[in-house]
Amino acid sequence: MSTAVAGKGLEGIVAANSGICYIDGDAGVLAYRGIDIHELAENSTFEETTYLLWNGILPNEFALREFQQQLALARQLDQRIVDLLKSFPTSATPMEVLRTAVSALSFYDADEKDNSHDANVRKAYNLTAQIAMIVAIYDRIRKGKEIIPPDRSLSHAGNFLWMLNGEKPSETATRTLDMALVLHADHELNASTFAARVIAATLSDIHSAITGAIGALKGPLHGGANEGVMRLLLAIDKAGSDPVDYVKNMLLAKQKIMGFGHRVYKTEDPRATHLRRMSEKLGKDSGTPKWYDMSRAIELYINQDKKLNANVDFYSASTYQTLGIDIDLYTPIFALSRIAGWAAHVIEQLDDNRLIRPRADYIGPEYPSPWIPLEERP
Ligand SMILES: CC(=O)SCCNC(=O)CCNC(=O)[C@H](O)C(C)(C)COP(=O)(O)OP(=O)(O)OC[C@H]1O[C@@H](n2cnc3c(N)ncnc32)[C@H](O)[C@@H]1OP(=O)(O)O
Ligand SMILES: O=C([O-])CC(=O)C(=O)O
Repeated sequence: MSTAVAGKGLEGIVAANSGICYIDGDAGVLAYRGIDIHELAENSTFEETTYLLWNGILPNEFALREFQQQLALARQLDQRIVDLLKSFPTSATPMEVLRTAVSALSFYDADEKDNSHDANVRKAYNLTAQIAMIVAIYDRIRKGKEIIPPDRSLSHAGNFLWMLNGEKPSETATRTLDMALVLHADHELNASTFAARVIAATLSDIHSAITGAIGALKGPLHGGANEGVMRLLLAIDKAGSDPVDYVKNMLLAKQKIMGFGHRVYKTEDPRATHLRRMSEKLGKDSGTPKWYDMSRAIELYINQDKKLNANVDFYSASTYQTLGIDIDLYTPIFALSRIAGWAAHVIEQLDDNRLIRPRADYIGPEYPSPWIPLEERP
């Protein structure tokens, strides 16, 4: 082939023009539609951030109210999806369930055959509301608890906690989760978003694109890492080991430490700055600083010894743990935020579409190789 071959994992390859998310990995800068993530984390809600991602500008008061209402009104799940969730084995992980249920949502979407911009915006509202509902409802079903109907007066974060726990969430829990959702909402051409764009570019439907994205997010090198972090903290705790000694041994055994390293950031992931702060504060306020303290000890060691920084997944683990959320819901929570970014990217892709179809540099057996009759093969 005459064209240059991209490095393994497409490192450094620019594969699309996009007006959604800006990252400077050397400076540790992340911005949605030009607005710095630090400002959004401190001042915005998930709803406002989603409006920004989908519309390119911050909403005024009226537009925000209308947007919040529309998202709340979209909190409806066809009974056949609820029945489907009930039919799954309780051993199914919430990410597997989410992947399969989101695929099935397309059966009951009135606009499914319509792949226009406006129809996809409508589907984006529905998917955003439904993903959170699916995660909460499945968790209730697998625990044998009654399903809690949505509360349309609550925010996306507040309603999720309400449907999950069946209790009105505290201000602190709602604000913590809301900020985590703002931080996770988009991240340029990460693996799951790229997967979604590849699927959308074939002119397939948005449900297929989001189903594919969920499958990609589930992997431990991507969104699944937050669950891996908590499992590591629990293993260290159970073994009664010193956290630094434990990870030292893991590194000696050439094992990766979940929640560290990033393809793009060569300095601190700006999202980790907020999650670290949240984890520390929640730990202190709840009288359970253990998970933060262990995380911080590991971080300082890995920073120094491996020159690796914590990514978004590292402190989200101790944050969610302190909020009392089950470990296998951590990656689904990532999804119930990242749907905002996935939808923005699918719609942007379709607004100026071309099939995404790169080439491979062939390294297989020599061409032409002979076809050998069956009876003559060794
Ligand atoms: C939301 C997100 O998706 S954020 C990322 C979540 N994923 C994780 O936290 C999983 C752990 N981290 C990793 O596996 C990687 O850092 C990734 C997948 C995030 C980035 O991968 P890549 O850019 O391909 O980097 P790669 O895996 O090649 O790592 C480069 C070097 O750093 C080392 N390294 C990178 N991350 C880690 C880690 N977490 N622990 C130990 N060593 C690591 C690698 O072993 C490799 O070392 P080598 O050059 O001596 O072989
Ligand atoms: O950008 C990436 O490769 C992974 C990431 O941090 C994200 O998806 O939030």
